[in-house]
Amino acid sequence: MTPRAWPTVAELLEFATVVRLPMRTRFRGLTERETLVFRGPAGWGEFGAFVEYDDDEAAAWLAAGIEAAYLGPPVSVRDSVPVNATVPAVGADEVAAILARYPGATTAKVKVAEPGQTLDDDVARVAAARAVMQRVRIDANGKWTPEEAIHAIRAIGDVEYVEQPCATVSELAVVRRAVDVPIAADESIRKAADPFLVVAAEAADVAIVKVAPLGGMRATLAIADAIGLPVVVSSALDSAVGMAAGVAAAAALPTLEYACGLGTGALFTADIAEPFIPAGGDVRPRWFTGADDVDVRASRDVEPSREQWWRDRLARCHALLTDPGENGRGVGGRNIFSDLFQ
Ligand SMILES: O=C(O)CCC(=O)C1=CC=C[C@@H](O)[C@@H]1C(=O)O
Ligand SMILES: [Mg+2]
Repeated sequence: MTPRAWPTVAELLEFATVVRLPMRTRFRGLTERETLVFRGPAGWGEFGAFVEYDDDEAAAWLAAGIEAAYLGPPVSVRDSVPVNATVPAVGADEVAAILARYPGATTAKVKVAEPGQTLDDDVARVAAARAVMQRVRIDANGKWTPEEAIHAIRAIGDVEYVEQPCATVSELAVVRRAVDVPIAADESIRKAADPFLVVAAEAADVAIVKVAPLGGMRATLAIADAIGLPVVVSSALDSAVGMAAGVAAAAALPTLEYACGLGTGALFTADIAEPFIPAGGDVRPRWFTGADDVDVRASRDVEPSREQWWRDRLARCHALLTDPGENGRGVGGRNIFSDLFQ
């Protein structure tokens, strides 16, 4: 690929729009997803770092958006990607209706360890998912102590894997040694300065990889190649634009053993582009290139102050990516694009 010119902040801002997508069910504490999209020569890209992330962390998300809009997707090796249904921390009686939004999916990922809820709530929610799905995996988002995790995993019973039972890599390793079910690392890869620590500590059997926090599709593929664990590509609650990059990365992986967490389009009541809704349990790679492929009318109104907040954040993250500083702080230091940009 001939190197492209690295975009200026003015170029990015010229085509940037902030959108706010309404969610069906509260997820990750959110009832709306605010994010920014822009268009470049290779199509649409998304910059949607969660609002509480600082600039050092958010810069990787901008790198992912720039890659999408200026380089486009990597070469795919498959034309469909199996996805899991994503079950927020709802009551057990709501689970079947949520699963029905993932036609053909045979795996459910069920959120557990929600603050304010009990282990009985988790057991009941997982049982409701098991009644419908062939396989259930659970995600605790690091909320358990090792003791709580070991107790809860035994109470919940057979699952495909447990995603991020505890917060730290060493705690994951403790839990992994104590239980029979596989352990998957999400935050320990997504928020880690060194995503390979989980391997060195023998803390996980599966790696959850997310394109935006890892700095793009190519960075995700490089980590997947180097980490030596089976990977599950998952969304970062992206709009359909960011989801296209997740699906493209999953479609480019040489091997894919597990269903991916790329069905979260079903959590929104409206999206700015044709959503990736599973059919027969799979989503298919698609890329949004045309101006008309994205329709921001699906967004709720965004106040001018929020629009400005995102634009300012984009400019700061762009500066970090462009000039990562003498110690390589931020993602610029990971040299994620090697020679793809001038
Ligand atoms: O993995 C899935 O099924 C969907 C993606 C998903 O669960 C998440 C997306 C974004 C933020 C996270 O809190 C959450 C996760 O922890 O995996
Ligand atoms: Mg997770």
